[in-house]
Amino acid sequence: MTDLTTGGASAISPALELRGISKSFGSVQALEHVDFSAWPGEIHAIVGDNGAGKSTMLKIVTGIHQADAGEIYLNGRTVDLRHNATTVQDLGVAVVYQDLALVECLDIAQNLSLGSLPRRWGIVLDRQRMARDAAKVLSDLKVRVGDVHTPVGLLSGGQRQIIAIARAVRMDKPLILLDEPTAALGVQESARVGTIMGELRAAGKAVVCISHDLEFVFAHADRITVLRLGVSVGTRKTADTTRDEIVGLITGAFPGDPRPTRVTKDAA
Ligand SMILES: Nc1ncnc2c1ncn2[C@@H]1O[C@H](COP(=O)(O)OP(=O)(O)OP(=O)(O)O)[C@@H](O)[C@H]1O
Repeated sequence: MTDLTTGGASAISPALELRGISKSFGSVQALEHVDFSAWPGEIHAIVGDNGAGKSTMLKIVTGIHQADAGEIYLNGRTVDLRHNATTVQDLGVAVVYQDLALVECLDIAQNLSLGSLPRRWGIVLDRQRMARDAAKVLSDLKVRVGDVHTPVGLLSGGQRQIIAIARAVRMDKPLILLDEPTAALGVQESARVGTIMGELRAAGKAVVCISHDLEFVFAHADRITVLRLGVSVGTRKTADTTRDEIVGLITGAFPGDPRPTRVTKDAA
């Protein structure tokens, strides 16, 4: 069982640590002094209402947005706040965005191999190997989506979601970031994603999962961090909290809520 007093197994530093991250868009303070850590061997959920700052936080980690202030550490190493999304894989991070970023006109096998296609002079060399690899990845994950030559554009939303997650798993990075991984999924598929996350945790990876789905979060996360109007209002071990407490933190309906309204620069 993961040691959650330190957050994770016997690791000496978190897979991801944010210290005092702030970000504004014009007058909107999207994040304000956010601290966060996710440890190897941990599933850490980030929850919060619409506009709480969850996606902004993720995009700062992946370099899509630059923080105005604060520090980011990946596996104990400081990360330049200006790093950009093309380097995030090199930093040991696999990410599945809410909009999935699959290439619709490519088939399942090609999408699973994106970024690592065996090529020469821009020409994909070994399609059979790619198809075999893809079939193995999906079979290892017990994902059934039919023929790996099916164009992704023909798949359902749920099937695409699973392919995007499978691609992140295939990258074999120490930190996996998932933005609403069950948004398009039915009950069985959600459970499958939960199982895959559990397997990643067992392999010593840190899994950070943004989700609105509290049932899913309570079923699979080790810890839960709540963002409210750009502020991290609390982190709880799942085993030690209740749905009511988390909903209270999300909505601000708890004593001592530090963020009754969002701060704007004009008001600050
Ligand atoms: N590119 C942007 N330009 C201007 N404002 C932005 C931008 N991105 C986010 N915001 C604002 O920052 C705040 C936080 O948004 P963010 O998308 O991070 O929240 P979220 O918790 O991910 O919400 P949701 O659950 O709806 O996706 C919101 O007020 C949002 O309108």
